[in-house]
Amino acid sequence: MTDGIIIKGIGGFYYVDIGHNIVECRARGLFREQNIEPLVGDRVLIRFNKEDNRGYIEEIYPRDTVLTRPPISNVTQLIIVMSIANPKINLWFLDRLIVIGHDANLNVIICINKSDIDNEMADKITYMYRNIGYKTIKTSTKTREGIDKLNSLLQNQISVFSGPSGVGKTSLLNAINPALNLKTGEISKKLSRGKHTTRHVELFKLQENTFISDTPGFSSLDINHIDANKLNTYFIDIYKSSQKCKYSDCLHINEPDCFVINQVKNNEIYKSRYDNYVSMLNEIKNRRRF
Ligand SMILES: Nc1nc2c(ncn2[C@@H]2O[C@H](COP(=O)(O)OP(=O)(O)OP(=O)(O)O)[C@@H](O)[C@H]2O)c(=O)[nH]1
Ligand SMILES: [Zn+2]
Repeated sequence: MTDGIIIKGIGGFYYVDIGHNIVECRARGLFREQNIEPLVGDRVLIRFNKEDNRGYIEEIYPRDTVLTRPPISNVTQLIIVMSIANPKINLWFLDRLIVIGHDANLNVIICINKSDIDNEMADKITYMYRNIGYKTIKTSTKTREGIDKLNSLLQNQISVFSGPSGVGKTSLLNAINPALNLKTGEISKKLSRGKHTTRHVELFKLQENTFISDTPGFSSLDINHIDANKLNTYFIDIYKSSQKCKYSDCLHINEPDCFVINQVKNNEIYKSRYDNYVSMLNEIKNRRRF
């Protein structure tokens, strides 16, 4: 019996990384009876035959996190990638992914890519999000600025990259590990669910205990399941100030003595952050009416 981690699953076969090699496994019938489907990312106990490197999954250890799109468990970290230009930075998209990352219980890291195009602008955004409280790095796959730093932030984590199309997610993965040799434009294609394409996700091992998903996460940008009081806590800058609002259930719209609104007026909270908060809150409230 050996412990391992499922890095790929295709047609009822699960490929389990046990450190020095990868074992092709089937799940024990027991799982099917219990309606449990092994997921990529699962830590498992396997029994296998050394001769042919095949075996069975005997046990699935408790999952820390579960993502549904792509279906993958035990992800620890979300790397949100935005580019400074082509496509130009989209703070609405960024703030939304931050919220989704917090809601999925992931450590959030922000990567501002294509710094080679406009370094000053990249500095500005990096400063802004560091100031809010996020680990933010400036990268370029052309000059390799920040690539080693990004690589070091991936150590001992299972990371998923996310961000708009064309910001350089694939290029960054390749810059970190050229052996991956992913074709640019390839990872987004994996998410398009054509009739004939079987969508599957795979974990790439960078080092022992260090994996990255080959498929970007959260392409739907869905916040439907988040409630209004939670949203408040996912904007860490707003949440910090909300401790000083008069009402503990203040949503910072038009309540009296709202410290958050005060901080926005004093430029202590970025206007774009507040605006994106309000727009997401309205979306959530409107949903409630139906
Ligand atoms: N100037 C510049 N261009 C970059 C950089 N990183 C990537 N690119 C270019 O941006 C384009 C898109 O890069 P991809 O890596 O395919 O972007 P992606 O985020 O994976 O895109 P999707 O697969 O559509 O989600 C390519 O033409 C890259 O060469 C960078 O740091 N600087
Ligand atoms: Zn308030």
